[in-house]
Amino acid sequence: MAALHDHKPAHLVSPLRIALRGQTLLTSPRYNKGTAFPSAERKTFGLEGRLPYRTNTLEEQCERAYGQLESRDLAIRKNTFLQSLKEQNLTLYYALLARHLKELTPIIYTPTEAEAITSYSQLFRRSEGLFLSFPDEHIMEELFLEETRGRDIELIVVTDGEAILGIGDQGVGISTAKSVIYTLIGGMEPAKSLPVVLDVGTDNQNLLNDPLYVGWPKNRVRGEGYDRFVDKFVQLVRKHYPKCLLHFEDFGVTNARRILDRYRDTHAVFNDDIQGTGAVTLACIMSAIRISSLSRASASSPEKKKLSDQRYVIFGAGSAGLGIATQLRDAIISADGLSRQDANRKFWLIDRDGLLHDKLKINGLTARLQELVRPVEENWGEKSVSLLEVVERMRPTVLIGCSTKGGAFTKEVVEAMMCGLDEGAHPIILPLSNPSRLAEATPEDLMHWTKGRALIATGSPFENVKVVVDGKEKEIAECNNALIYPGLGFGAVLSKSRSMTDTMLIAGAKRLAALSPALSTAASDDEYNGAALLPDFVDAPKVNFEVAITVAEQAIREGTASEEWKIEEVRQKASEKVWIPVYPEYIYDEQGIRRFECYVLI
Ligand SMILES: NC(=O)C1=CN([C@@H]2O[C@H](COP(=O)(O)OP(=O)(O)OC[C@H]3O[C@@H](n4cnc5c(N)ncnc54)[C@H](O)[C@@H]3O)[C@@H](O)[C@H]2O)C=CC1
Ligand SMILES: CC(=O)C(=O)O
Ligand SMILES: [Mg+2]
Repeated sequence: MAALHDHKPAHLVSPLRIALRGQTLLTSPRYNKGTAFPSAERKTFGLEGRLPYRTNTLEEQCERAYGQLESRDLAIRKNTFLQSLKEQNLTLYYALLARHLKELTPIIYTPTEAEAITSYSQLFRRSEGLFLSFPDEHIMEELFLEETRGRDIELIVVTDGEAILGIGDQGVGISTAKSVIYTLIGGMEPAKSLPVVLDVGTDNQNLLNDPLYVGWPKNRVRGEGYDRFVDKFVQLVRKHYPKCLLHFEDFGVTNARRILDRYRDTHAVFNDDIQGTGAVTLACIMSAIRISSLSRASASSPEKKKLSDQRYVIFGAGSAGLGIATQLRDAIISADGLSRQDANRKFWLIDRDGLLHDKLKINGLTARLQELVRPVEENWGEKSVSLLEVVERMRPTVLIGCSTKGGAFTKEVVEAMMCGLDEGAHPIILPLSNPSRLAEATPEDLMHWTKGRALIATGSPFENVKVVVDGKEKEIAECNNALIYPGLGFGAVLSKSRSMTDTMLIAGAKRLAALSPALSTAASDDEYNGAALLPDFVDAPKVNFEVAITVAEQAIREGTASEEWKIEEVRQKASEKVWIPVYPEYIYDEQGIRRFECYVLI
């Protein structure tokens, strides 16, 4: 694996003191090396005779594990194989993933994770992380301390499972993939991060009817009881780990934004579906605008290079849709100097009941959504307005899907979008819903319908598309928050930032946009050469490392960081903190038997 930097990560600088021996050591995923235990350690830790004779390198172990993985035909079988490897040997698990990053990320993350989550109770073998169930509210602190005792927790990824990907309420059927991606791509030390499920029940009737369902089999707690439960958890984190980053994932649309707004001024909280998706989409659109401004059609109108020159139609006004709109709106205000009201006017948001417009009676609109509702002067009448009607009338330059409605961007919609654009212009189309089957359109169809002109990025990975018109292969970028949240989070953790500010998010998004291949390769051309709008996932660790540095520098600059480093020190500090999957040397800690941290198994 190529080194990211010149400095030795902190966990490899000196040998690790270990108090486990024999079978206990071999069954501890965190410390187990399997056949890679060298003979001296086998002797010291009572492993001779418990392992076959030959010592393997980590490289050899990866080769063997990859062979075993390849013998599984279906993606879901590969997923369960990797899950069981993780339960045996954490270093080998991460080393294997890192060596085959692009191939295996879709196995542990979207799209395959959706299948694994749906079958969570059927596939259940061993739990990971902390489950805080509603009936145990009175002992929440004890459970939390039991799980975290002796650990220096820097990151918590928490979910209540109400809106997992686009597959809805999955109760406790989570995957811990978001935490894995933090380590794999962001370099977070696994022992310092903790996945948490807040089990407040489920409204998924299939799960409630399933005797094998492993969560609390009651309808979701809502209202005051829910808020109290979440608050108790957040206050526990603040009390015991005041500098820990609290990452919220896949909360339902009625809770996600509310919770973020409630805590973001007092603690470092981050909602990935809102802010991570907003940041990656901003980066993607910055890159796409730059490309479209290079095209001949817009060469005579340089003003088209700005975010504020675009008309944005966002289909799906949930956590992601609103997060994208507010992130783009804030970037328009800061980059192009528009007022908040003028910037809000660049967006047309569409949900189940059609366009959000002033005359439509919509219950429970939050203030943030309210300001994005189209004003009465636009004369949409009293009725529900469809995506097609909005596209025909408003002639968007950017069309974004985060609706969970697979296939919603039909040929008719896309052709209507093309009709509204200047001759030769590049429509920017982002079907972001996950998993793949829920994408609002496939890249292949979009390329076909737009005669190869569309600038596309998707939420889940898709194959590149060869365009018949110009014979060029167009690379399809993955506009997934995983391309940026590990760097945003690592940057906040690195600088021990007291909050995750909008300016930190924008700084991270700009850094990501600057690293996009489409920009570096097209900068000198006058035509788009088909390069991807965002960096390839193969480069995700390098890219996120750069994002992390930018975010930490920004935190220091604006005074939210607790670390008092000079800006020039950040890169080296980041290099030292990155965790990489390599076995450290072990020495036996005879006294350690008394020290709790040596027992902690993750
Ligand atoms: N690419 C990425 O990085 C990300 C993608 N997503 C994807 O975006 C989708 C939405 O995620 P969230 O916003 O977190 O969920 P959400 O549940 O908060 O929002 C979904 C919204 O779509 C609306 N909707 C559902 N059916 C619709 C229809 N037929 N027409 C119009 N609107 C409809 C819902 O009313 C809701 O407001 C999911 O598929 C998710 O996987 C979410 C976060 C990040
Ligand atoms: C990527 C992600 O966070 C989602 O689909 O929910
Ligand atoms: Mg999510």
